[in-house]
Amino acid sequence: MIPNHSFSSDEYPVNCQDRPDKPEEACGVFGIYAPGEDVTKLTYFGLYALQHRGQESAGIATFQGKEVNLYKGMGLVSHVFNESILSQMPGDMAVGHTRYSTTGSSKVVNAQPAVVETRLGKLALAHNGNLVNTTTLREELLKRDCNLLTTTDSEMIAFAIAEQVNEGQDWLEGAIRAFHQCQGAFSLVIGTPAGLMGARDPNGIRPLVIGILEGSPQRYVLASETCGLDIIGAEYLRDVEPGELVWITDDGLASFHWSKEPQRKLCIFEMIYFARPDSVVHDETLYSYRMRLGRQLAADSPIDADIVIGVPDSGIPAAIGFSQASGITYAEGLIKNRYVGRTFIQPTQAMRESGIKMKLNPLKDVLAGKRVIIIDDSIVRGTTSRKIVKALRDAGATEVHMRISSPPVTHPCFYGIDTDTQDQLIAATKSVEEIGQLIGVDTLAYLSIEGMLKSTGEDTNNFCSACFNGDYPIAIPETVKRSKLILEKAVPA
Ligand SMILES: O=P(O)(O)OC[C@H]1O[C@H](OP(=O)(O)OP(=O)(O)O)[C@H](O)[C@@H]1O
Ligand SMILES: NC(=O)CC[C@H](N)C(=O)O
Ligand code: SF4
Ligand SMILES: [Mg+2]
Repeated sequence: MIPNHSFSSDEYPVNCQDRPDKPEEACGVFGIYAPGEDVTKLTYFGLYALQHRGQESAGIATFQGKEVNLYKGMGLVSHVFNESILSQMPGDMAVGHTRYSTTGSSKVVNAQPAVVETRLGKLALAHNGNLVNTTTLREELLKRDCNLLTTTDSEMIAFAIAEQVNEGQDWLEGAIRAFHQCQGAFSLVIGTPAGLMGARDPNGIRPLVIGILEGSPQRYVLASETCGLDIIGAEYLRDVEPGELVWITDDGLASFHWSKEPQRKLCIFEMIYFARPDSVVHDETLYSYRMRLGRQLAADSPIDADIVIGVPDSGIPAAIGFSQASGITYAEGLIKNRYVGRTFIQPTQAMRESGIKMKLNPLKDVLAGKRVIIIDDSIVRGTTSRKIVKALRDAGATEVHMRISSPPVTHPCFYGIDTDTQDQLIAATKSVEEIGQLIGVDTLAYLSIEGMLKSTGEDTNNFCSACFNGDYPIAIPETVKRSKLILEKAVPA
């Protein structure tokens, strides 16, 4: 048997300065309750489908009664696990995680699931999101002699639950009391010897879905996105609701609405970029939603040109929608090297300068002599766009018109997406015209907030869109704000 807390390496060889110039990912969480099935392998595949949500570390905890087998390491799911490791982790239930760190550095000790001992046995917790009250929560836990081992907000949630359980609460009441101490975004999958828990914060910022595996009795799966269900052949049942806790045991699935004031504030960035296009949200794939964004963009900001191209991968659905609505031919103008990892660091300055060629190579004979409309889902720092525009011109494009299928990103995220500080966001300090000049396009237009929200077909109040308008649905303490917002930084404390 492999020991608990087996680590494959000590530290991820990438520091914060080396992080890519783009919106980074949220984490992926997965859980399965399926006695008699190979839950370990199923979790591995679930995490494989959720790899895009976090590439820093991966981990799986399996439960066999009160015994917990934990294995986690730095890197991609396929690097961390192999057949031999998985075969040494039997269980009836499992919890898995792919991480992109937001609170607590990118070290193996901070990798998840976080496993904590209680009087009722161990719990294993996987968290997607970010708490905004970590300073006070940490102080409170330390005051009560909590033996925090890591610097993550996720471990604090695990300890807060353990504390309640050790004071006499059962798993459910202990978890609910702990959730009330947490402010911020949390979609959680928690394994315990008594059953599997799934929970979302009262605003439902990050997604979490429930699936069913065929067979009798019914077996349940929890995953950040439906693509995590599809890969193992599980059927989508429904979302875990904001402020809901689901409790999965031999008796089936029980639901508890633990928050008095739940509201729907799903992260709109999940819809436009983070989640996989084949994941289903509000009864349709995000591919369809993103195509609609492109159609809306064509209606709002038309321009005459010879071809429409998308920036692979995330800009493609909107480019197809733009082409359909405008009648301008869709073409592939950039080919992506699918083997370049998202966190790949180029070793020399020259390679970094031409970085875009590592990932995207222009098709000269498609582009030469053409007036090109290029569509992307977002501009964050603007570095990617500038390189792409230069590459298109070098390839012979006579005009380059950029259309973005979301509004300008003006504010950082505090809820589990590690966007830069506000001063790094190009649209926080520059007008659309200035951005157009900086990235070197003939024209630039963004989709409006109304266009982005209206295209969801849902009540437009049902989303967090704070990175586009600064309207944060969960209050952020002043000190936390000052760490990322330039406007607040300028105001004396
Ligand atoms: O900060 P910026 O330089 O403005 O970058 C923004 C770009 O980064 C992201 O794509 P990514 O490179 O992650 O690739 P993907 O679309 O394949 O996910 C995003 O979709 C934009 O295309
Ligand atoms: N991106 C996330 O969801 C991160 C989860 C958690 N805050 C961590 O840093 O581990
Ligand atoms: S601030 Fe932006 S990225 Fe963060 S949760 Fe809200 S919409 Fe999503
Ligand atoms: Mg992209």
